[in-house]
Amino acid sequence: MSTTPRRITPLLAPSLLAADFANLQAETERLAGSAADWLHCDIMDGRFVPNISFGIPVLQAIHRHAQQPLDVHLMIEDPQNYLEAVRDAGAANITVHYEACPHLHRVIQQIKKLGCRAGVALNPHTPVWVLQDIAQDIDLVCVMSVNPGFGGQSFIPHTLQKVAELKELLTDAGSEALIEIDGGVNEQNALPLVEAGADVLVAGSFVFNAPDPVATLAELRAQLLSIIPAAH
Ligand SMILES: O=C(CO)[C@@H](O)[C@H](O)COP(=O)(O)O
Repeated sequence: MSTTPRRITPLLAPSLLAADFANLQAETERLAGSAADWLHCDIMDGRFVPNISFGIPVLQAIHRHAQQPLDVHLMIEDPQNYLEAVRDAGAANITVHYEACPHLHRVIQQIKKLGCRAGVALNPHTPVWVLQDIAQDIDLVCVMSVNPGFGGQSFIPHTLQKVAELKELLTDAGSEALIEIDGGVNEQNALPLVEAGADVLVAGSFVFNAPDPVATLAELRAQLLSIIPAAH
């Protein structure tokens, strides 16, 4: 395994699924200048997952008020039909589910052609080795640490081992893909996740249910910086 130092300080991506949907402009604007690196936007179709969140017009509205890049997680069937619209609505990253894409390689190429970072999400039961033959083509892997569809669930502990396995797979494949963790992330599991290899932490209820989401993000950032070597 390579001994290359970690490339970046871990990124923080608050998930707007846990924000106040009646005040999305204010919720988005108050994160400007915060420790949030990306804004995570969950699009659900009620088919791939048993919930419906919001769609492309809402994404467009968020983009109008967002300072950070939009990290869009498509929890939908047939994502290939919506990629261009999602890009046009302001997505910087588009993540599709491995389980929703029989022609994953083609979908990844489509996302990259649109000028977006291409991500693949894995449900908790999907092993990391399914990415073996596509590791070099992807920019991001979103490891679901809860069953997708709902915020506020408990972190599945096995995810830690999965992150370490994925890190090894990506390193061995010479892939620069970022590892993103999504679901049940909080101040207790953030450090172990980063130590296992996570590059991006998505956090919904931990951030938005806190009395001061901006301060919570700053505290999380400070906690993570404590383990990043100075020469990094
Ligand atoms: O994709 C999802 C849920 O399906 C996530 O992005 C959640 O929004 C994370 O929320 P918390 O588990 O942090 O509350």
